[in-house]
Amino acid sequence: MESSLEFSGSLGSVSSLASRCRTFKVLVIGDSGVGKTCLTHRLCAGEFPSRMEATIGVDFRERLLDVDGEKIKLQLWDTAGQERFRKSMVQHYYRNVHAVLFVYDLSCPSSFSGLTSWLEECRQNSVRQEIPRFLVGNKTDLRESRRSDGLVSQERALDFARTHHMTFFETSAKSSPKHRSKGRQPGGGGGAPGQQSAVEDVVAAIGAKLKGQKKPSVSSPPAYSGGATGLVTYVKTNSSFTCFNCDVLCRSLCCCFPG
Ligand SMILES: Nc1nc2c(ncn2[C@@H]2O[C@H](COP(=O)(O)OP(=O)(O)OP(=O)(O)O)[C@@H](O)[C@H]2O)c(=O)[nH]1
Repeated sequence: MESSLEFSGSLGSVSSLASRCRTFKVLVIGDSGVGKTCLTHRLCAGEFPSRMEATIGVDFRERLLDVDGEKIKLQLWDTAGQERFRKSMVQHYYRNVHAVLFVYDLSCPSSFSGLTSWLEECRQNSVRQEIPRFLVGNKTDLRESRRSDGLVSQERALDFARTHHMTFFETSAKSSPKHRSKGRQPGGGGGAPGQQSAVEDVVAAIGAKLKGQKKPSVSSPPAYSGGATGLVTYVKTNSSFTCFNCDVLCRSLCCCFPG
């Protein structure tokens, strides 16, 4: 599959493509420190970031993909794992979501146990069963240097993925795998045990799954509808604003942006 890389900052080219390609909102959730920011950065910018800070609220990255000749845009919502940085905005993260990426750190079993509370948050925010779910065990590069009893086994994770109808991957945001697997579909299939995936395989699987979906709602921002009372909500993140009137990445280009 041919694909193109797009930095989240290059809005000029993204906005010119917005009218031509379908946009899918992909929510990335998981405990703090599992590598959500590194993973989304690698997925969108093609590299492991050199410096990391905890995400405050939500940050956005975009990736343009060519799936069987159709251009689609993945809008990755990298949410804060720390409760104190999520607060009351959580319900907005889940609005109009097209796919959910659950991330855990395979060298940190508590982050795997924590997946049940992320599932519960999805349930509370009415994420429907038909919304595609992906399970990503990150930091496979640490597998060789750690004792196996301190790691989340692939079997255990695969079992969880099957139970919750998720496509399962093990990958590393930091380094590329020696032996690649294309992920495991819910109910089995996929690569041989012990193999891991490249982050490219994860993004390709998300794109392929979403392409088959009906037209999403966020191909371009709708006109302002907040009214004089100013119902538009903005969230300041590390680098951007999100307008919950449009429910799309908009920053200062947004038709709703004040001033
Ligand atoms: N070895 C290794 N370290 C990683 C990998 N991915 C992320 N890290 C490290 O894990 C730490 C946390 O990464 P983040 O991407 O900030 O984690 P996060 O899930 O976004 O954390 P919050 O923003 O607090 O929710 C950083 O020190 C990263 O360098 C990986 O694949 N391998």
